[in-house]
Amino acid sequence: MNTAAPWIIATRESRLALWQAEHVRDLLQTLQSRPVQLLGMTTKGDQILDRALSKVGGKGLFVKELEVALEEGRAHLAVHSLKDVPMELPEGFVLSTVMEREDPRDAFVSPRHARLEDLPEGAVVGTSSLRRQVQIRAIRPDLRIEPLRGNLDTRLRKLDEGQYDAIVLAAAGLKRLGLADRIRSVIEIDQMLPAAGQGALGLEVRAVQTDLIGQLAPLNHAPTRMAALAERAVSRALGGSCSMPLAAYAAWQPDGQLLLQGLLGHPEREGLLRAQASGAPRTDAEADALGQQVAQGLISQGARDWLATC
Ligand SMILES: NCc1[nH]cc(CCC(=O)O)c1CC(=O)O
Repeated sequence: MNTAAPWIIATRESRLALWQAEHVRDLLQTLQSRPVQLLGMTTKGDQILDRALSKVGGKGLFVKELEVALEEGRAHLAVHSLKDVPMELPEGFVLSTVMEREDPRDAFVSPRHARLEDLPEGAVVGTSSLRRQVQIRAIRPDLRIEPLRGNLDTRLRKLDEGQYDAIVLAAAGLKRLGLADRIRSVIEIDQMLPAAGQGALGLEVRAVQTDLIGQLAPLNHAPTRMAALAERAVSRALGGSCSMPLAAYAAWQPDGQLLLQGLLGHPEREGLLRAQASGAPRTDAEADALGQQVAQGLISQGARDWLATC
């Protein structure tokens, strides 16, 4: 019998969060001998559903309670969708692990239409993401975009009830929950650049947990880590937690270069700013530097003025 105290994973309780935490639990159990348990918890981000995240304090709302559980020793690690993790972690916390990325793209979901381009004029599309809104507007300025919050099941239910003609969701979440058949089409990267970290899981621990960090090392996927850290650095360099219509996506090319693209929209004005850079980062610091280059590219086109309104 194994009598060692278990490692405890703090997780939100949405179906997607639980799937992700269980996935990490199962992997961690194969890597070491201590048992692993989940501690489910509700965050502010799960409770406040009537307002856009950008209006109530942004991404931190999904992780704060989990960090408090780590701080108080009620749990040892938190499993997050990396996309939901704020750009700056609080003092004493580290992103120990970035796991291999699922499909990073956004998915078009609709009962009657196959693609964004096929929607009738003036159709209603549900999304509360500023990043998705500005890119949808660039493709189809005629569409009506309406807010849509809640976990994946809630969003799909609202679509099925007829409140929207279509919605846009991350392909990764739908695939993880066995809902890939709801995807009518994936939206290609050049049409809709993903959010920093989309499709990747990030594990957060307190920096003092060196034993645990060592045991998690095999779960780290270096190519995804470099890509995701470069993406996150774009956002951090532009002001981090300020909610903005920003996209950042990095992909390894056949020639061994990591190509990082950044895109910034404006909440009211038309047009999108785009910048890109490539390199071959091997360390967190090098990935960060690549992200800063792209942020500089956006800033040199006036990104600071665009951000002033947010
Ligand atoms: N903002 C919520 C959220 N956070 C992570 C995912 C999907 C899974 C992922 O990107 O890893 C989603 C749902 C969505 O955007 O459709």
